[in-house]
Amino acid sequence: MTPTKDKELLDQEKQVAAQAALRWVRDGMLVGLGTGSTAAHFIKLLGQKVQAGELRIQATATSVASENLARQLGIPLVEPHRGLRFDLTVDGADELDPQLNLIKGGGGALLREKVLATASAYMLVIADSSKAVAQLGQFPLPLEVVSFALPWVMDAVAATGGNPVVRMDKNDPNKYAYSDQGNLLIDCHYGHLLNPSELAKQLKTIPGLVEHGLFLGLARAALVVREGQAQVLRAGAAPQPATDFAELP
Ligand SMILES: O=C(CO)[C@H](O)[C@H](O)COP(=O)(O)O
Repeated sequence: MTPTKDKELLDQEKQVAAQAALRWVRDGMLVGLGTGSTAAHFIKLLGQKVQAGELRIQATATSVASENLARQLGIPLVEPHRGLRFDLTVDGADELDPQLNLIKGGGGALLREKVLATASAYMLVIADSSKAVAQLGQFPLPLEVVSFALPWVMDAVAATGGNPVVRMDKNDPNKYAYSDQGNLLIDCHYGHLLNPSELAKQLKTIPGLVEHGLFLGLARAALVVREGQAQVLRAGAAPQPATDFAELP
């Protein structure tokens, strides 16, 4: 299979997962909108339902890109405010393990993604088949870091075995990449993560490290596409066909 074909197939899988996720959305819900190519498919499909008058929902987005897309599609947006809680957040992932622990932040939106996932009654992950792994860590773990603190955060992360690399701008390899919050992004190459929760605790003690991309115990379910079919994964349970899945938030 050529890399282009591979990418096309994975993109089809992302669309299938996004389509299946619409079954989780109910009239009147407050929905958190994720970031990345899979989340963008979901936002477009949701926008079609809203435009057709088939769904009345309100949403908040995890990035400027997703917010702009939602606005273009006429999805009513809610600004962050005290007491705001989401019925459902639908987001992609860079890796997910059988316990539904995640690595996120490949698109640089990990901070807002974690804020919304934590403020949600139900986080649903949507992913192509390449994202499901037996153990997290092949995908470099993203961190969001305050610019001033960068050298010390690099030292501290290196001491945890993370082999940190500062992320560069996709369009200009001589410039750093910045998050929507104006922070820097670091990608850490740990290899397989034997103890993600211990690592998460260590990372949280580093001053200037705003957030890490380990999402542990946040996802309630994941829709992962295998052989063209969306399957529902729940922590430690056997996969179910998405069409048979009855539990909704
Ligand atoms: O965490 C993310 C962005 O910060 C994305 O959810 C993750 O990178 C997956 O992206 P894609 O759906 O394009 O594969």
